[in-house]
Amino acid sequence: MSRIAVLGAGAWGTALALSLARRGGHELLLWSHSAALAEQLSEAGENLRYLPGFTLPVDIHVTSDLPRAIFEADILLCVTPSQHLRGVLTHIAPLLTRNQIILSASKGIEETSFLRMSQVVASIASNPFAVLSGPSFAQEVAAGMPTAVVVASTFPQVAQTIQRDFTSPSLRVYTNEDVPGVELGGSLKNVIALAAGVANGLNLGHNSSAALITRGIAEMTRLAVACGGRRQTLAGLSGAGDLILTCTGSLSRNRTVGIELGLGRQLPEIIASLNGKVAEGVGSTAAALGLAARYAVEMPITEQMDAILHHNKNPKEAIRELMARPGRDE
Ligand SMILES: NC(=O)C1=CN([C@@H]2O[C@H](COP(=O)(O)OP(=O)(O)OC[C@H]3O[C@@H](n4cnc5c(N)ncnc54)[C@H](O)[C@@H]3O)[C@@H](O)[C@H]2O)C=CC1
Ligand SMILES: O=C(CO)COP(=O)(O)O
Repeated sequence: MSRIAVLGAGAWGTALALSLARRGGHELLLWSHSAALAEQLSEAGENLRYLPGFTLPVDIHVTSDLPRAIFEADILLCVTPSQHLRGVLTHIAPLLTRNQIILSASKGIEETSFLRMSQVVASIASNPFAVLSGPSFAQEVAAGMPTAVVVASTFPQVAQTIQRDFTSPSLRVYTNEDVPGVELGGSLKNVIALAAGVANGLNLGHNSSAALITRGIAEMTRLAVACGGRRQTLAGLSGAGDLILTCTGSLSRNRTVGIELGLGRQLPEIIASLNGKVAEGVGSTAAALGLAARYAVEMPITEQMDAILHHNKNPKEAIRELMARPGRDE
Protein backbone atom coordinates (compact mmCIF):
# COMPACT_ATOMS: atom_id res chain seq x y z
CA MET A 1 0.00 0.00 0.00
CA SER A 2 1.27 3.47 -0.86
CA ARG A 3 0.16 6.90 0.19
CA ILE A 4 -0.22 8.84 -3.05
CA ALA A 5 -0.68 12.62 -3.23
CA VAL A 6 -2.16 13.67 -6.57
CA LEU A 7 -1.09 17.30 -7.04
CA GLY A 8 -3.50 18.87 -9.51
CA ALA A 9 -7.25 18.37 -9.64
CA GLY A 10 -7.81 19.03 -13.32
CA ALA A 11 -9.18 16.36 -15.64
CA TRP A 12 -6.05 14.20 -15.64
CA GLY A 13 -5.29 14.35 -11.90
CA THR A 14 -8.91 13.53 -11.13
CA ALA A 15 -8.98 10.65 -13.63
CA LEU A 16 -5.75 9.17 -12.23
CA ALA A 17 -7.11 9.46 -8.68
CA LEU A 18 -10.27 7.64 -9.82
CA SER A 19 -8.21 4.94 -11.52
CA LEU A 20 -6.08 4.45 -8.39
CA ALA A 21 -9.19 4.38 -6.18
CA ARG A 22 -10.79 1.75 -8.39
CA ARG A 23 -7.59 -0.31 -8.22
CA GLY A 24 -7.69 -0.07 -4.43
CA GLY A 25 -5.00 -0.63 -1.82
CA HIS A 26 -3.73 2.95 -1.59
CA GLU A 27 -4.32 5.99 0.54
CA LEU A 28 -5.21 8.83 -1.83
CA LEU A 29 -5.10 12.60 -1.51
CA LEU A 30 -6.15 14.94 -4.28
CA TRP A 31 -4.81 18.49 -4.04
CA SER A 32 -6.34 21.43 -5.85
CA HIS A 33 -4.56 24.80 -5.95
CA SER A 34 -8.00 26.38 -5.73
CA ALA A 35 -9.73 26.22 -2.34
CA ALA A 36 -13.08 26.82 -4.06
CA LEU A 37 -12.58 23.82 -6.36
CA ALA A 38 -11.49 21.61 -3.45
CA GLU A 39 -14.65 22.61 -1.59
CA GLN A 40 -16.82 21.95 -4.65
CA LEU A 41 -15.17 18.55 -5.16
CA SER A 42 -15.77 17.53 -1.54
CA GLU A 43 -19.35 18.77 -1.48
CA ALA A 44 -20.55 17.49 -4.87
CA GLY A 45 -18.35 14.37 -4.94
CA GLU A 46 -17.66 15.22 -8.58
CA ASN A 47 -15.25 17.47 -10.44
CA LEU A 48 -17.94 19.52 -12.15
CA ARG A 49 -15.46 21.96 -13.66
CA TYR A 50 -12.81 19.70 -15.19
CA LEU A 51 -14.19 16.14 -15.29
CA PRO A 52 -17.96 16.12 -14.91
CA GLY A 53 -19.91 12.87 -14.87
CA PHE A 54 -17.70 10.79 -12.56
CA THR A 55 -18.41 10.27 -8.88
CA LEU A 56 -15.40 10.56 -6.60
CA PRO A 57 -15.35 7.84 -3.96
CA VAL A 58 -15.15 9.12 -0.39
CA ASP A 59 -11.76 7.52 0.12
CA ILE A 60 -10.17 10.15 -2.14
CA HIS A 61 -9.36 12.90 0.35
CA VAL A 62 -9.61 16.28 -1.35
CA THR A 63 -7.66 19.24 0.00
CA SER A 64 -6.25 22.61 -0.99
CA ASP A 65 -3.66 22.36 1.79
CA LEU A 66 -0.44 21.43 -0.02
CA PRO A 67 1.75 20.57 3.01
CA ARG A 68 -1.05 18.35 4.31
CA ALA A 69 -1.42 16.62 0.93
CA ILE A 70 2.25 15.65 0.71
CA PHE A 71 2.77 14.77 4.38
CA GLU A 72 4.15 11.22 4.57
CA ALA A 73 3.19 10.57 0.94
CA ASP A 74 5.27 7.89 -0.79
CA ILE A 75 4.49 9.22 -4.26
CA LEU A 76 3.84 12.82 -5.30
CA LEU A 77 1.97 12.55 -8.58
CA CYS A 78 2.42 15.98 -10.19
CA VAL A 79 -0.39 16.67 -12.69
CA THR A 80 -0.52 20.45 -12.85
CA PRO A 81 -0.19 22.19 -16.20
CA SER A 82 3.56 22.14 -16.85
CA GLN A 83 4.00 25.91 -16.43
CA HIS A 84 2.85 25.56 -12.78
CA LEU A 85 5.06 22.65 -11.72
CA ARG A 86 7.96 24.87 -10.64
CA GLY A 87 5.74 27.02 -8.42
CA VAL A 88 4.15 24.03 -6.71
CA LEU A 89 7.45 22.22 -6.14
CA THR A 90 9.23 25.34 -4.90
CA HIS A 91 6.49 25.73 -2.32
CA ILE A 92 6.93 22.19 -0.95
CA ALA A 93 10.70 21.78 -1.46
CA PRO A 94 11.58 22.39 2.23
CA LEU A 95 9.02 19.75 3.25
CA LEU A 96 10.13 16.94 0.93
CA THR A 97 11.68 13.84 2.43
CA ARG A 98 14.47 12.02 0.61
CA ASN A 99 12.61 8.91 -0.55
CA GLN A 100 9.39 10.51 -1.77
CA ILE A 101 9.03 9.66 -5.46
CA ILE A 102 8.14 12.59 -7.70
CA LEU A 103 6.09 11.28 -10.61
CA SER A 104 5.24 13.77 -13.34
CA ALA A 105 2.18 13.23 -15.53
CA SER A 106 2.28 16.69 -17.14
CA LYS A 107 2.96 16.92 -20.86
CA GLY A 108 4.78 20.12 -21.57
CA ILE A 109 8.07 22.02 -21.74
CA GLU A 110 8.73 25.03 -19.50
CA GLU A 111 8.22 28.05 -21.75
CA THR A 112 10.91 30.34 -20.32
CA SER A 113 13.72 27.80 -19.86
CA PHE A 114 12.83 25.08 -22.43
CA LEU A 115 13.29 22.58 -19.59
CA ARG A 116 11.49 19.24 -19.45
CA MET A 117 9.60 18.43 -16.25
CA SER A 118 12.39 16.11 -15.03
CA GLN A 119 14.83 19.01 -15.39
CA VAL A 120 12.51 21.41 -13.58
CA VAL A 121 12.25 18.88 -10.74
CA ALA A 122 16.03 18.32 -10.67
CA SER A 123 16.59 22.07 -10.35
CA ILE A 124 14.54 22.06 -7.13
CA ALA A 125 14.79 18.63 -5.52
CA SER A 126 16.99 15.55 -5.66
CA ASN A 127 14.18 13.06 -5.08
CA PRO A 128 13.77 9.93 -7.21
CA PHE A 129 11.89 10.91 -10.38
CA ALA A 130 9.65 9.17 -12.91
CA VAL A 131 7.43 10.36 -15.75
CA LEU A 132 4.10 8.86 -16.77
CA SER A 133 2.90 9.37 -20.33
CA GLY A 134 1.08 7.70 -23.21
CA PRO A 135 -2.26 7.74 -25.04
CA SER A 136 -4.71 8.42 -22.23
CA PHE A 137 -7.69 10.74 -22.50
CA ALA A 138 -8.78 11.55 -18.94
CA GLN A 139 -12.46 10.83 -19.62
CA GLU A 140 -11.70 7.31 -20.88
CA VAL A 141 -9.40 6.49 -17.97
CA ALA A 142 -12.04 7.80 -15.57
CA ALA A 143 -14.60 5.55 -17.27
CA GLY A 144 -12.33 2.54 -16.80
CA MET A 145 -11.77 1.98 -20.52
CA PRO A 146 -8.67 -0.12 -21.32
CA THR A 147 -5.62 2.14 -21.53
CA ALA A 148 -1.87 1.54 -21.81
CA VAL A 149 0.70 4.02 -20.53
CA VAL A 150 4.46 4.08 -19.99
CA VAL A 151 6.42 5.14 -16.93
CA ALA A 152 10.08 6.08 -17.33
CA SER A 153 12.76 6.52 -14.74
CA THR A 154 16.53 6.31 -14.77
CA PHE A 155 16.11 4.10 -11.68
CA PRO A 156 14.42 0.87 -12.87
CA GLN A 157 13.11 0.08 -9.38
CA VAL A 158 11.31 3.44 -9.25
CA ALA A 159 9.55 2.71 -12.55
CA GLN A 160 8.70 -0.78 -11.27
CA THR A 161 7.20 0.67 -8.07
CA ILE A 162 4.94 2.93 -10.14
CA GLN A 163 4.07 0.05 -12.46
CA ARG A 164 3.07 -2.08 -9.47
CA ASP A 165 1.08 0.68 -7.77
CA PHE A 166 -0.79 1.95 -10.86
CA THR A 167 -1.51 -1.26 -12.78
CA SER A 168 -5.16 -2.30 -12.72
CA PRO A 169 -7.50 -4.35 -14.94
CA SER A 170 -8.11 -1.21 -17.02
CA LEU A 171 -4.66 0.41 -16.84
CA ARG A 172 -1.66 -1.40 -18.28
CA VAL A 173 1.67 0.20 -17.35
CA TYR A 174 4.89 -0.40 -19.28
CA THR A 175 8.31 0.65 -17.95
CA ASN A 176 11.10 2.43 -19.80
CA GLU A 177 14.43 3.98 -18.80
CA ASP A 178 14.34 6.76 -21.39
CA VAL A 179 13.16 9.83 -19.49
CA PRO A 180 13.88 12.48 -22.19
CA GLY A 181 12.31 10.32 -24.91
CA VAL A 182 9.11 9.71 -22.94
CA GLU A 183 8.86 13.35 -21.81
CA LEU A 184 9.42 14.78 -25.28
CA GLY A 185 7.08 12.25 -26.90
CA GLY A 186 4.30 13.43 -24.58
CA SER A 187 5.04 17.13 -25.08
CA LEU A 188 5.83 17.33 -28.79
CA LYS A 189 2.77 15.33 -29.85
CA ASN A 190 0.67 18.27 -28.61
CA VAL A 191 2.34 20.55 -31.16
CA ILE A 192 1.64 18.15 -34.02
CA ALA A 193 -1.94 17.65 -32.76
CA LEU A 194 -2.47 21.41 -33.08
CA ALA A 195 -1.27 21.16 -36.70
CA ALA A 196 -3.49 18.14 -37.40
CA GLY A 197 -6.39 20.16 -35.99
CA VAL A 198 -5.56 23.06 -38.29
CA ALA A 199 -5.69 20.72 -41.30
CA ASN A 200 -9.03 19.33 -40.07
CA GLY A 201 -10.38 22.86 -39.56
CA LEU A 202 -9.38 23.70 -43.11
CA ASN A 203 -11.20 20.55 -44.23
CA LEU A 204 -8.08 19.14 -45.90
CA GLY A 205 -9.08 15.48 -45.70
CA HIS A 206 -7.63 12.27 -44.30
CA ASN A 207 -4.44 12.23 -46.39
CA SER A 208 -3.21 15.44 -44.80
CA SER A 209 -3.85 14.05 -41.29
CA ALA A 210 -1.83 10.92 -42.07
CA ALA A 211 0.95 13.03 -43.59
CA LEU A 212 1.13 15.27 -40.51
CA ILE A 213 1.17 12.28 -38.17
CA THR A 214 4.00 10.49 -39.99
CA ARG A 215 6.10 13.56 -40.76
CA GLY A 216 5.29 14.78 -37.25
CA ILE A 217 6.76 11.67 -35.66
CA ALA A 218 9.85 12.17 -37.86
CA GLU A 219 10.51 15.66 -36.50
CA MET A 220 9.57 14.71 -32.93
CA THR A 221 12.08 11.86 -33.13
CA ARG A 222 14.84 14.11 -34.50
CA LEU A 223 14.51 16.49 -31.58
CA ALA A 224 14.10 13.78 -28.94
CA VAL A 225 17.25 11.99 -30.16
CA ALA A 226 19.19 15.28 -30.16
CA CYS A 227 18.07 15.79 -26.55
CA GLY A 228 19.33 12.34 -25.50
CA GLY A 229 16.18 10.26 -26.10
CA ARG A 230 16.05 6.94 -27.92
CA ARG A 231 14.59 6.60 -31.37
CA GLN A 232 12.54 3.51 -30.45
CA THR A 233 10.88 5.33 -27.52
CA LEU A 234 9.24 7.68 -30.01
CA ALA A 235 7.77 4.68 -31.82
CA GLY A 236 6.12 3.63 -28.55
CA LEU A 237 3.21 4.69 -26.38
CA SER A 238 4.56 8.13 -25.57
CA GLY A 239 5.43 8.90 -29.18
CA ALA A 240 3.45 7.36 -32.00
CA GLY A 241 0.76 6.08 -29.60
CA ASP A 242 -0.10 9.43 -28.07
CA LEU A 243 0.38 11.22 -31.39
CA ILE A 244 -2.18 9.03 -33.14
CA LEU A 245 -4.65 9.46 -30.27
CA THR A 246 -4.30 13.22 -30.04
CA CYS A 247 -4.24 13.90 -33.78
CA THR A 248 -7.39 11.85 -34.41
CA GLY A 249 -9.36 11.81 -31.14
CA SER A 250 -12.23 14.24 -30.73
CA LEU A 251 -11.47 14.56 -27.00
CA SER A 252 -8.14 16.29 -27.59
CA ARG A 253 -8.02 19.92 -26.51
CA ASN A 254 -4.88 20.57 -28.58
CA ARG A 255 -6.52 19.23 -31.72
CA THR A 256 -9.63 21.27 -30.91
CA VAL A 257 -7.56 24.46 -30.63
CA GLY A 258 -6.02 23.63 -34.02
CA ILE A 259 -9.43 23.06 -35.61
CA GLU A 260 -10.62 26.46 -34.37
CA LEU A 261 -7.47 28.13 -35.76
CA GLY A 262 -8.10 26.39 -39.09
CA LEU A 263 -11.65 27.71 -39.03
CA GLY A 264 -10.24 31.22 -38.74
CA ARG A 265 -10.80 32.03 -35.07
CA GLN A 266 -8.18 34.05 -33.16
CA LEU A 267 -6.02 32.38 -30.49
CA PRO A 268 -7.02 34.60 -27.50
CA GLU A 269 -10.70 33.94 -28.24
CA ILE A 270 -10.05 30.17 -28.52
CA ILE A 271 -8.05 30.08 -25.25
CA ALA A 272 -10.82 32.01 -23.49
CA SER A 273 -13.37 29.46 -24.67
CA LEU A 274 -11.33 26.65 -23.02
CA ASN A 275 -12.47 28.15 -19.70
CA GLY A 276 -9.23 27.44 -17.79
CA LYS A 277 -8.56 24.05 -19.38
CA VAL A 278 -5.02 23.68 -20.61
CA ALA A 279 -3.89 22.98 -24.20
CA GLU A 280 -0.19 22.43 -23.50
CA GLY A 281 0.86 22.59 -27.16
CA VAL A 282 0.21 26.33 -27.26
CA GLY A 283 3.02 26.96 -24.76
CA SER A 284 5.23 24.08 -25.83
CA THR A 285 5.42 25.04 -29.51
CA ALA A 286 7.76 28.00 -28.98
CA ALA A 287 9.77 26.01 -26.41
CA ALA A 288 10.14 23.11 -28.87
CA LEU A 289 11.32 25.55 -31.51
CA GLY A 290 13.81 27.00 -29.01
CA LEU A 291 15.18 23.50 -28.35
CA ALA A 292 15.27 22.80 -32.09
CA ALA A 293 17.38 25.92 -32.62
CA ARG A 294 19.70 24.95 -29.76
CA TYR A 295 20.34 21.50 -31.28
CA ALA A 296 20.14 22.61 -34.95
CA VAL A 297 17.23 20.26 -35.64
CA GLU A 298 14.86 20.91 -38.52
CA MET A 299 11.19 21.01 -37.41
CA PRO A 300 9.12 22.37 -40.31
CA ILE A 301 5.67 21.53 -38.88
CA THR A 302 6.53 23.01 -35.48
CA GLU A 303 7.93 26.12 -37.21
CA GLN A 304 4.70 26.68 -39.15
CA MET A 305 2.62 25.99 -36.03
CA ASP A 306 4.61 28.61 -34.13
CA ALA A 307 4.04 31.12 -36.92
CA ILE A 308 0.27 30.46 -36.84
CA LEU A 309 0.07 30.66 -33.04
CA HIS A 310 2.39 33.52 -32.31
CA HIS A 311 2.92 35.48 -35.53
CA ASN A 312 -0.59 35.56 -36.91
CA LYS A 313 0.29 33.50 -39.98
CA ASN A 314 -2.60 32.45 -42.14
CA PRO A 315 -3.09 28.65 -41.66
CA LYS A 316 -3.66 28.13 -45.41
CA GLU A 317 -0.34 29.84 -46.16
CA ALA A 318 1.39 27.65 -43.55
CA ILE A 319 0.11 24.47 -45.21
CA ARG A 320 1.05 25.82 -48.65
CA GLU A 321 4.62 26.44 -47.44
CA LEU A 322 4.88 22.96 -45.92
CA MET A 323 3.82 21.43 -49.22
CA ALA A 324 6.24 23.65 -51.20
CA ARG A 325 9.38 22.69 -49.25
CA PRO A 326 12.24 21.33 -51.38
CA GLY A 327 11.89 17.60 -52.09
CA ARG A 328 13.86 15.24 -49.87
CA ASP A 329 14.41 11.60 -48.93
CA GLU A 330 12.01 10.09 -46.44
N1 LIG B 1 -6.73 15.84 -19.82
C1 LIG B 1 -6.13 14.77 -20.31
O1 LIG B 1 -6.77 13.91 -20.93
C2 LIG B 1 -4.67 14.56 -20.07
C3 LIG B 1 -3.85 15.60 -19.62
N2 LIG B 1 -2.52 15.39 -19.46
C4 LIG B 1 -1.65 16.44 -18.96
O2 LIG B 1 -1.94 16.70 -17.59
C5 LIG B 1 -1.59 18.04 -17.25
C6 LIG B 1 -2.77 18.68 -16.53
O3 LIG B 1 -3.85 18.74 -17.46
P1 LIG B 1 -5.37 18.57 -17.05
O4 LIG B 1 -5.52 17.78 -15.82
O5 LIG B 1 -6.06 18.09 -18.28
O6 LIG B 1 -5.77 20.07 -16.72
P2 LIG B 1 -7.20 20.77 -16.92
O7 LIG B 1 -7.17 21.56 -18.16
O8 LIG B 1 -8.28 19.78 -16.75
O9 LIG B 1 -7.24 21.74 -15.69
C7 LIG B 1 -6.35 22.81 -15.50
C8 LIG B 1 -5.64 22.59 -14.21
O10 LIG B 1 -4.76 23.68 -13.94
C9 LIG B 1 -4.81 23.94 -12.56
N3 LIG B 1 -4.23 25.24 -12.29
C10 LIG B 1 -4.60 26.45 -12.76
N4 LIG B 1 -3.82 27.41 -12.23
C11 LIG B 1 -2.92 26.78 -11.42
C12 LIG B 1 -1.84 27.23 -10.60
N5 LIG B 1 -1.56 28.52 -10.49
N6 LIG B 1 -1.14 26.31 -9.92
C13 LIG B 1 -1.43 24.99 -10.02
N7 LIG B 1 -2.44 24.52 -10.78
C14 LIG B 1 -3.17 25.40 -11.47
C15 LIG B 1 -6.28 23.82 -12.27
O11 LIG B 1 -6.55 23.69 -10.90
C16 LIG B 1 -6.56 22.50 -12.99
O12 LIG B 1 -6.14 21.43 -12.19
C17 LIG B 1 -1.23 18.72 -18.57
O13 LIG B 1 0.16 18.77 -18.70
C18 LIG B 1 -1.83 17.80 -19.64
O14 LIG B 1 -1.13 17.85 -20.86
C19 LIG B 1 -1.96 14.17 -19.70
C20 LIG B 1 -2.72 13.12 -20.14
C21 LIG B 1 -4.13 13.24 -20.36
O1 LIG C 1 -2.44 13.92 -23.65
C1 LIG C 1 -3.59 13.62 -23.88
C2 LIG C 1 -4.01 12.24 -24.17
O2 LIG C 1 -2.96 11.34 -24.07
C3 LIG C 1 -4.63 14.68 -23.86
O3 LIG C 1 -4.50 15.47 -24.99
P1 LIG C 1 -5.08 16.95 -25.01
O4 LIG C 1 -4.32 17.71 -23.94
O5 LIG C 1 -4.85 17.44 -26.38
O6 LIG C 1 -6.54 16.85 -24.66
